[in-house]
Amino acid sequence: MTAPFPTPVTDESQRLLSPDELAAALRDIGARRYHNLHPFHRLLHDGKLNKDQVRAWALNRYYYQAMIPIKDAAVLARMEDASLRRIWRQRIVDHDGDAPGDGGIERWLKLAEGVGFTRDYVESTQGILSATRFSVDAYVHFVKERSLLEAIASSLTEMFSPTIISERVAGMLKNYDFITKDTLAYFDKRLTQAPRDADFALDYVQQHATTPQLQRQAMAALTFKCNVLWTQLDALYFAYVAPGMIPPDAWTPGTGLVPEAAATTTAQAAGTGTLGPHDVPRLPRGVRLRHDAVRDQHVLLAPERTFDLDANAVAVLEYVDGTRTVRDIAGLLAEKFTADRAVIEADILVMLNDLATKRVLER
Ligand SMILES: O=C(O)c1cc(C(=O)O)c2c(n1)C(=O)C(=O)c1cc(C(=O)O)[nH]c1-2
Repeated sequence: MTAPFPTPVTDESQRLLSPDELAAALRDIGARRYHNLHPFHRLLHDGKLNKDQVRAWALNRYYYQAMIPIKDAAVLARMEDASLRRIWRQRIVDHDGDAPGDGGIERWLKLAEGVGFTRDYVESTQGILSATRFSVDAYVHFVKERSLLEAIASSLTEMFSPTIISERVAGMLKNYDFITKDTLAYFDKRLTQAPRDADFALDYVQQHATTPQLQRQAMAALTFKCNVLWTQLDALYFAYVAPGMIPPDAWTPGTGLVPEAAATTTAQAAGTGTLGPHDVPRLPRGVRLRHDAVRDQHVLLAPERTFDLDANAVAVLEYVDGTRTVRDIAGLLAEKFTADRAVIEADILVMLNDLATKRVLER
């Protein structure tokens, strides 16, 4: 099989790197490709997603969590050395627990329940995006088919996860009123498990990637894994942020939820659910666009609250008249600024949904 990513054949890539240089090269891959850089994660952590978009993330990510121990069992099955297996098996215990009700998968189910899903719906995996399934399954296949060195190297994304986890937990707690510390308890343990696992894997890769070719294989494996994570977020963004094209059998807001959560979603659907390109946004009763002459600043004036608006938001809101769809507005802005309508549409959907989350816009 050919390498998934062509590696440039230059003199530099033929050279055997020292263990420290190899570690630096691996870190550099993460610095350029790790999923903390993905726009979906930026929106998630900055509080820019609405509840349904956060739900879509929790639901899809469950599939990743559920498959990790299967992936690790596949890696374990390839290890001929009992001392290696003894260490690796801890990963399976971390996710599966030692008893029912324990372990990482269970904690992820708590997270999904915390945002309103029924456990059965999440465990059924029926609403998961096909692209999520394809990416995660590709990871499992990769560790079965490639060398043990590549399988272990592909787990090295965990070197970068503690930073994103801290950022995510702090951001989500601060920005979403429906997220509690308990809901995010999954991540507490990962903060110690991930560095422990990553240290072991890095040490293994440094010791076993003993030729330039093996070192390149390890780097390609990590690149592949970054792409496994990245494509999952691409799929979420496309389906649930912009253009908001949910594939036929994937989860749609309002389904798979416990009755109380479904009831609030239905109530919100009339007002502030996820806005898509064909929705007609409008300002709710009592919310007005005003120019504050003293500060020379446009604001949205809502009962007991005001929101400062930047020039882009003002340009969009001037077209929000309760008759135009998001797509109409994007078309007008595209003409006005001679820009690509699809790009504008994607941007304004994020902005409008942010305002909807703050309840100063509805459809
Ligand atoms: O929250 C995250 O951003 C994140 C990233 C990663 C990762 O980088 O692969 C893992 C996890 N979480 C995680 O929770 C987890 O159990 C895990 C296992 C693995 C792996 O490749 O074996 N990665 C990750």
